[in-house]
Amino acid sequence: MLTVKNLTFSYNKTPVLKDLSFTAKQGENVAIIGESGSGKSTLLNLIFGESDLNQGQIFWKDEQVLGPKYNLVVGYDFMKYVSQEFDLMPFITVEENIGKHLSNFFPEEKKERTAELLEVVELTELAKTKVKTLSGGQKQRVALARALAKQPEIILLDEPFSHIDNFQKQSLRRNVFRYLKDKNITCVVATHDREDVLGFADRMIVLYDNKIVVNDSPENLFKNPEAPLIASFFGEFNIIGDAIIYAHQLKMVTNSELKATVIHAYFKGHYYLIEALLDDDVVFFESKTNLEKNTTQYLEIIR
Ligand SMILES: Nc1ncnc2c1ncn2[C@@H]1O[C@H](COP(=O)(O)OP(=O)(O)OP(=O)(O)O)[C@@H](O)[C@H]1O
Repeated sequence: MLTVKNLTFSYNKTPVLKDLSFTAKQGENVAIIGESGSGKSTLLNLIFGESDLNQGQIFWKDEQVLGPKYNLVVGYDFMKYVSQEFDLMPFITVEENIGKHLSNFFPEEKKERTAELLEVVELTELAKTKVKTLSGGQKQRVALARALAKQPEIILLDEPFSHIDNFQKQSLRRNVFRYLKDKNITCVVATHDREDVLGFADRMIVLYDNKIVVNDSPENLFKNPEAPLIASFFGEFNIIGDAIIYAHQLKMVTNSELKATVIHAYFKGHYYLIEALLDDDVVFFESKTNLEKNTTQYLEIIR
């Protein structure tokens, strides 16, 4: 289990994280979300032991994770970190990068393991290609596979699919998160992308104003978002009265007290997102069909 206890950290005198405490069990997938600059990457760096805490402690099981002040070599065998900088070896091939830290005493095992990981990150066809010639997304996949090569007990992922095109992102994400679950590897993933969270994360930690504001399952947070910051992660929403109402919770009906005037319809694939004026406020709702500007629609809140 990962235990973060009262972690506090500043860059020079600027506080970034204040008194954070949470745990992640073996095999659990914990997503860290928050606005840009809220400290997600900083938190992963600290868990990895790249910087010294101002206060607090981090443990993996019984072992305390210590920063450079106490630890000459950053990092531990049980933990891997895929940061935004992939730090690959450009002049050797994809498979050589992935197998870099695997023992040459067991060549068959090394070969099998590398082949398995090439499949997880869907790079089998580029196994013999030199890394320097790869695209950003391909490099990101090599970095993921390399981090998994020695099967860590815990992996830290910073925006792990940010460079990967949508075409491959869905299957890659399923492969990687399924692999981590199958191998019971704890995963702490910092992300802006709700698709990295929904269906994969066991818990979602939201950072705001240097602190953890919530730590709960994505399902609970989706059903009861509590704050606009949380609702915005899941999709378009409105504040009606004091309540947070997602766009999909506003249903068009033949008559109601909520009378809205259409401003714009955005094509979203299987539906249109409608922007409308309700009294003097802009609201968003969903419609199966395109709606004309300035037409009137009656709305009902469904929960
Ligand atoms: N090396 C550094 N020195 C000084 N300040 C830093 C350093 N790295 C980050 N910061 C600051 O710390 C704060 C948190 O940055 P961090 O990169 O952890 O946020 P983030 O949530 O990961 O952002 P993003 O989602 O944009 O990646 C920001 O205000 C940033 O400017």
